[in-house]
Amino acid sequence: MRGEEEPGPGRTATLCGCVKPALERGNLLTEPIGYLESCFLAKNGTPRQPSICSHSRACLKIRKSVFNNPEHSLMGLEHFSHVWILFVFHKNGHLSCKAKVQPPRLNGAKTGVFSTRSPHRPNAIGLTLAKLDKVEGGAVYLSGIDMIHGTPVLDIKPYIADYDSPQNLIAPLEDCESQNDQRAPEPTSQAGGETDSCTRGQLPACEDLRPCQSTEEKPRRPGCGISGANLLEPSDPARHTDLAGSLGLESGGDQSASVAEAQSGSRGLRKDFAEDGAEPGLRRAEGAAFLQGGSAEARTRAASCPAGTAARAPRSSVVPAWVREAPAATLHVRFTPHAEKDLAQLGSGGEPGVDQASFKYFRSTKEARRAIEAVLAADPRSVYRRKLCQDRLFYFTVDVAHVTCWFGDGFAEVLRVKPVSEPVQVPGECLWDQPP
Ligand SMILES: C[S@@+](CC[C@H](N)C(=O)[O-])C[C@H]1O[C@@H](n2cnc3c(N)ncnc32)[C@H](O)[C@@H]1O
Repeated sequence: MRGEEEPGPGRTATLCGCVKPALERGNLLTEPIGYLESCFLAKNGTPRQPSICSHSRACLKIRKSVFNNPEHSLMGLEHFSHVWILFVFHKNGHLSCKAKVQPPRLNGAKTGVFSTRSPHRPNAIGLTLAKLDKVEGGAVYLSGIDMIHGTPVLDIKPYIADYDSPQNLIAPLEDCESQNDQRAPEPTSQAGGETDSCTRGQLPACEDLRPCQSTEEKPRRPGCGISGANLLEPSDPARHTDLAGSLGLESGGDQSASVAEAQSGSRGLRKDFAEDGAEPGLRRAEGAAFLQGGSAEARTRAASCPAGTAARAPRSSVVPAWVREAPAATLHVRFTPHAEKDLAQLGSGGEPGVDQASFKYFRSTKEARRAIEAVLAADPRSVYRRKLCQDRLFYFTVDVAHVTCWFGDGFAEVLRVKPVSEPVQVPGECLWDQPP
């Protein structure tokens, strides 16, 4: 990723004389598979995590320079409901060398960069779990995103709860034994409220092979394949925001290089995909032991844990309490009559009675309104701005809407919604990108 290479045995010189960084050394010359077309044009107002705004949409076209036939690379992906997107925080300006950052939830306090989801990290790599709306030719259509327009995407991987969610892993043998010893263990999360609502005292993990109540399979939604219970419904952003809040997810654009995001990775999504050829229990047991940093011996023991001994053990992920402490309460969002009129006009493209005409990503004015509400309800302001520029105007752009608003005690009020080409200019605005 970095320009300069250190001399060393791991490099190979090509015919043209240039030096290839070696994979063995962990050096990688990345080639974006595509550049994201996103409904968010700038960092300001872009949600801090993808779960904040389910109506946020993006499209990624795989570049022909990467694959001659981009559609071949996406074959089979349509069977998944969610995907991991690996991307570059290309608007960071520079690579960060700060070992400690200040997540908004810590209100100015510092913590190690690797304990956060800060965009400001040594390799500027982002990781977002997005909903896969559709695959069309060589393009994927996503929703529930937190990346800005033009973001270079490095990779797409399917989200597979069996591998990606601790709730679906099998406990190694040691855990089985200790869980059997402790019929009523303490909650594992400091903050409590984990999605795993299984009463472990009643269902010792190693004695009961049934899945925990909280992750019980629900009928699949047609063409979706994901259990309905844990889906964040696009049609209900309020519930979405509630869920996001209860899971410790937060929203908002990151304005300051020193202000970072932190968040637990677990969203409690449940999936029941078949494993690719391997015996499911064995595969999960291996994964569990590995995740625990287990030894080869532990892995073998876990893998050979007989039926009834190594069962699907509902395991909560653990996050520090601060991750779930909201930096500010969820805000009430309201529109002035003027803003209501603006939005209706924008949706109609100026033609009375017409909806959706002007939006590129939103399907209706209602969706646009919900997206604006979701962004603002989670308070997208930086800590600095929240503390020191309380009564100043705040702007952000979503789809073709340039939104002007202000924040009061417990609320955000949308003042204007203008087409992006006509941003509202207000003199004396607070430069919240610059620290005091
Ligand atoms: C806190 S990061 C989290 C991203 C990802 N979910 C993760 O955990 O790695 C999300 C914020 O990064 C910023 N951002 C999004 N795309 C970016 C880009 N291409 N370059 C720089 N910053 C970006 C936005 O301000 C957004 O609110």
